Amino acid sequence: MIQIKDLQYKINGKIILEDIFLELAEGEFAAIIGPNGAGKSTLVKLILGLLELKEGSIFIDGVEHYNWLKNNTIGYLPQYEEFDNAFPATALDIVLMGLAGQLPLGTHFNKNHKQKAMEALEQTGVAHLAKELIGKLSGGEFQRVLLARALVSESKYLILDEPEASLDRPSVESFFALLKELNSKGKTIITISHDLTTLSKYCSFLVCLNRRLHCHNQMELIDADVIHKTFGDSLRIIEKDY
Ligand SMILES: Nc1ncnc2c1ncn2[C@@H]1O[C@H](COP(=O)(O)OP(=O)(O)OP(=O)(O)O)[C@@H](O)[C@H]1O
Repeated sequence: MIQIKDLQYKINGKIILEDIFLELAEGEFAAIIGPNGAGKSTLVKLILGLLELKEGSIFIDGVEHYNWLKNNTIGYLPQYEEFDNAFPATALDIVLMGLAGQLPLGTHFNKNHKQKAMEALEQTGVAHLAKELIGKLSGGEFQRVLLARALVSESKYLILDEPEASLDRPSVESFFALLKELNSKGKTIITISHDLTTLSKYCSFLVCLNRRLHCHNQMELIDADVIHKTFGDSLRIIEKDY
């Protein structure tokens, strides 16, 4: 379980997040939505320990999150991953990077690490591309390689920041179907997304954020009014496709 209590976050005195109280149970497939600049990425970076928490608290499985993160990892797919196409790394190399934190200093990846990386590539359906250079992969294939990198550490939590950003419509559907399958096998997932149609189909829990939380509840309990409050007038159409 992830519990956030009374979290505030400021950058150079500007309030980015305020009064955040949130509880996310194990096994949820949660989505964070909100307009650009709402603080979504900031919130997940605070959970991941990538930004320093100064006000409020975050507990993971009942343990203060910095302490939890000393012994555990959270799989993370960041918003944009800029890779030089000419960089001579294979898909397998990229996935192995997800195990770098487990590698004692001065040692190399062994057979066991490579086996784990191959299993992660199998999970995301791109094991056949393991030896391909990343420059030869399509956007959708590369996104699945990055998902494999987020999965390889076998953490129980997975956080994704707009995973659909570089995918076409069929790829978004198959990517979310894959996430749903991982979720049904026990992975607790938090994804930031702007794709309300897809979220309403796959996610179980919705967090509406615009500096403050406007809602955090089971997907079916959220009504259009709350979503409009979160987005203001910038949102015109909400499609639901249960
Ligand atoms: N390093 C920084 N320095 C100054 N301001 C920042 C910094 N990082 C984020 N911000 C500001 O914090 C606010 C929240 O940013 P954040 O990236 O969390 O929003 P977001 O909801 O993820 O947006 P988007 O949907 O556009 O990705 C924005 O106003 C942004 O400009």
